[in-house]
Parts: sequence; C-alpha cells; structure tokens
Amino acid sequence: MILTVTPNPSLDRTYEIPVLERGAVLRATADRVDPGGKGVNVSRAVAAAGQRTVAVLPLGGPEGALLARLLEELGIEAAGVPVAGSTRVNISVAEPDGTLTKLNASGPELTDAEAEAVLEAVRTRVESADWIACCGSLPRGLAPEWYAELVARAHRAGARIALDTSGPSLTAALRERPDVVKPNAEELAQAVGRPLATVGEAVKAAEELRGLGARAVLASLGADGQLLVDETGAYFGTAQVTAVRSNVGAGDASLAGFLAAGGSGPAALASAVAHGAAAVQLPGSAMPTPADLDPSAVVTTADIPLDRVLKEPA
Ligand SMILES: Nc1ncnc2c1ncn2[C@@H]1O[C@H](COP(=O)(O)OP(=O)(O)O)[C@@H](O)[C@H]1O
Ligand SMILES: O=P(O)(O)OC[C@H]1O[C@](O)(COP(=O)(O)O)[C@@H](O)[C@@H]1O
Repeated sequence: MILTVTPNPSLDRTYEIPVLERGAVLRATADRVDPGGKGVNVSRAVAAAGQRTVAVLPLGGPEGALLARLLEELGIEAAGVPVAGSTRVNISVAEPDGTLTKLNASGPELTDAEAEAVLEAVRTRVESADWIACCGSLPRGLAPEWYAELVARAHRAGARIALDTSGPSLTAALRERPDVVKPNAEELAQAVGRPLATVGEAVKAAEELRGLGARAVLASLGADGQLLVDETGAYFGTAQVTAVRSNVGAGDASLAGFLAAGGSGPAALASAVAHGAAAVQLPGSAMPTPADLDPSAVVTTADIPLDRVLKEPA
C-alpha cells in the first residue's frame, strides 16, 4: 500500500478562457474541479495504476466536504483529519495556446493539536505502508521541521519515505535521510542555491542533496526529462511527447509511477518518465491510467548527456 500525506490539500478549479486579460471580466468557456494537492494527486495516480493507496489529509469546511466526496467518487480511501479552517481552493486558468496561470491559496492555519492529529493518522497506518509519500507545501501553523519529524517517526516505525516539498521544509527534512526526494528543476536549484543550466549541473545538484542526507534523488526536469541519482549511480530518462495539454500534477504522476514500480532503480525511473509524459498529454490535473502510458516512448540511460543545455533552465 502507498500512503500519501498532503498537509495542505486543495480543490483544484480550472477555468478555460480564450485569453487572460488583466482587469477585464472574463467568461470561462469550460471549467472543472479536481481533488488536489500533491499527495492527493499521487494517490489518484497510484489508484489509476491499480494499486492500493490511502490519502491522509486535513479536511475542513464545505470545501473539505466536497474534496472528501470527490475522492470517494474516485474510489480513493481517504483518512481525513477534521480541522476547523476550510480546505483551500486553488485556481488554474488555461489558455488555448497551453499557457497556464496558477493561483494557489495559503490554506487554513492548523493548530498544534490538528498538526499532531495528522501525524497520528499516519502513525496508525504506517505498518501497512510500503511507501509513505509526503507531498506539497506546509499550511500555516506547521513548523518547517514538520516533515523532518514525520520522516523521523516513520523511519523509526520501519517505513520508507518519499518526500516532495521545497524550501526550508525540504532542507530541514534532508538530515532525517528520506529514501527519495523529488524536486523539480526550480526546487533543485533553490535547494543548492544556484541556477542550473545543463543536465550535468542538475546531476551535481542532486549529488549535493544526497550529501545533505537524501538517499536517492528523483529530479524532474520538465520537458528535459528526469534524473535518478542514488547509491548505485546516476540515470537519465526522457520520453517523446507529441502535444503538451497541461503540466499540472505531472510531477505528482511521475512520483506515483516511480513508487508504483518499486521506488528504486532505472525501471522505476522509466515508470516515472512514462507517467510524467502521459500526464502532460491529459487535461487539467487528470492522472494517467495504464492505457495512457507508452513505455516504448521512454529511453533511460546511465550514459548521461552532461553537457545538454536544459530547455527550461532553472
Ligand atoms: N513540456 C513537457 N514535455 C514533455 N514532458 C514533460 C513536460 N513537462 C513535464 N513533462 C514530464 O513530466 C515530468 C514532471 O514535470 P515537472 O514539470 O518536472 O514536475 P513538477 O510538476 O513537479 O513541476 C517531467 O520530468 C517530464 O517527464
Ligand atoms: O502544495 P502546493 O505547493 O501549494 O501545491 C498545490 C498544487 O499542486 C498540485 O498538486 C499540482 O502540482 P504542480 O503545481 O506541481 O503541477 C495541485 O493539485 C495543487 O493545487
């Protein structure tokens, strides 16, 4: 079972509009609402892959009730922790040329007791979890060390941890030796405090995160593919994509693919790349099912193109 933890989940509302004009009244041509937050998306993708998952998340207010209902409709088991504040709504505005503008709310402030209740919900399920994926930003009220505490407690209980977060909460958790961290290029650059222009610079940065405590680093580099750096070496994976429709949640789909394929080594990297490539070809934050995957479009290699200039430097 893959347990996910999303301390700051969301309802993701996507509006499609012809063009985004500041200061104007804009009419949407279509809109949709998806259950969101990075761990929730990982659970959606793991469930779509046909594997068992439980999503631990604080839920509050009418938005929290709707999020719970949407997860139920998808058949995803949610371990909801009731909180006083309302679950946030994040807005994405999608234009026909593929430009996506995102507005993420800060979400409710959690009390110390609510934050502890989330950790407790994890503790009671840790024994049945093959992996615990801890994902996304921390809501107000949680100290930057909250993920570090979660990693430490889960490790003491014998679980493996995948961590997808950024900034101080990533840095603080590294010393507790998470089994895999999944930064995107921007988060990787931020973590090492310098820009990344080539695949080789990204490999160096990932090695630095290992030096700081991460056992393995799965770095997603947007259109440039993905890197896995672990104790056996470094591997690079790419996949051909014909048309990008929405990259919302592509990193979450990748992490789900990685964990669903065992969570280590080049075969798991190939699964991560296949899931990322499939996710960007689907609308909104839709997560790929096995029918959407094209493993034949994926190439992985230990012969890393170190000098390759990143299309999206970070
Ligand atoms: N423009 C793109 N073209 C092809 N693949 C993409 C593109 N954007 C994302 N992907 C795939 O999805 C993965 C995750 O996307 P990325 O943007 O790196 O993560 P995140 O969503 O965490 O920011 C990439 O490593 C890649 O496999
Ligand atoms: O926790 P954060 O960093 O605010 O991000 C939350 C948002 O990220 C998502 O999980 C999507 O991930 P990406 O923005 O990385 O594509 C949305 O479902 C959610 O609205």
